[in-house]
Amino acid sequence: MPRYAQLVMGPAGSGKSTYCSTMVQHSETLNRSVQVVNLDPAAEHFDYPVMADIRELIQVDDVMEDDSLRFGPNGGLVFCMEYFANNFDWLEESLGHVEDDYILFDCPGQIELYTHLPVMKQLVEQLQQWEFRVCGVFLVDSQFMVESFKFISGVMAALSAMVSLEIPQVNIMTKMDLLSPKAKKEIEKYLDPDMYSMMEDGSNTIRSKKFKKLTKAICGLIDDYSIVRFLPFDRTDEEGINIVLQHIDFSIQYGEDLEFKEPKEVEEQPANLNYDEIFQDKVNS
Ligand SMILES: Nc1nc2c(ncn2[C@@H]2O[C@H](COP(=O)(O)OP(=O)(O)OP(=O)(O)O)[C@@H](O)[C@H]2O)c(=O)[nH]1
Ligand SMILES: [Mg+2]
Repeated sequence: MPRYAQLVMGPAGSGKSTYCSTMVQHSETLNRSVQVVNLDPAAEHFDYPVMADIRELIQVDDVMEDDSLRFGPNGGLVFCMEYFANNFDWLEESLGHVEDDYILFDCPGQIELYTHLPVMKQLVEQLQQWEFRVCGVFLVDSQFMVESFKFISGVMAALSAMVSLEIPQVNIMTKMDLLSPKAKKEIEKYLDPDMYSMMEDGSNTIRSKKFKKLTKAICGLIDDYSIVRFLPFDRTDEEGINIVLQHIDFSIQYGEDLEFKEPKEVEEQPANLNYDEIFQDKVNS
């Protein structure tokens, strides 16, 4: 039986931990069991019950206080994650093995983890060996996405995670509830963006001709291949949360192996049915 995982990633403060606790609560209402693993060795608080916590293995504070290492907060975090990658047996033991597990991994916010460091990729490969189907969930704060040039950097961050991890990825704009009605309207165009026209919008903010050309080329690439799309996430909107969950479930084929429901029997129709006539009858009646 496969197991299922969401790797919840995104820049610092983008709402990863909040997303995890919202998903746990939402899943409870659906009668689904979803567990969370905290993978942030610097985490101070989160309000979901954890099934495993990386801080039991290693903590950033301890690394920073170590006289022989002398790391700052970011170097310390990278050290912790590398240590974690060398000790995956800790994770294996903490996860146990329950059929049909569905686990959210709340990751740290350092962006370098998703751009060039190998640890997330190693984690994905390890999870896949343990029969997990893994979906990347990349969160970006909608507050920072209301201008074209910021949107492009958000897209690039999401894209770099997609390219380095090589797993299905769902990109999400968080904190939609904080947007004013005007900003909400404005952001709609970013949810299904026409990157070319966006480039025209942003022409005032990018002054250098050379960079305009580069940005245009990037926008064209993203648009032509439809590679990055965002779903809105408003933690107060159950319907919206459900749509996000459905996208993720679909990408890892969650539910495919669950019980199969017989389709309702349809009354047999005469073979030479004239649909135009039936339609016309309906319209007339
Ligand atoms: N209103 C609102 N606030 C949110 C939402 N998501 C997150 N926040 C707030 O944003 C702040 C950061 O949220 P976190 O969930 O801790 O973000 P994070 O990505 O886990 O942060 P790091 O782990 O530090 O990278 C907190 O104050 C949250 O309450 C949201 O959907 N709506
Ligand atoms: Mg967090």
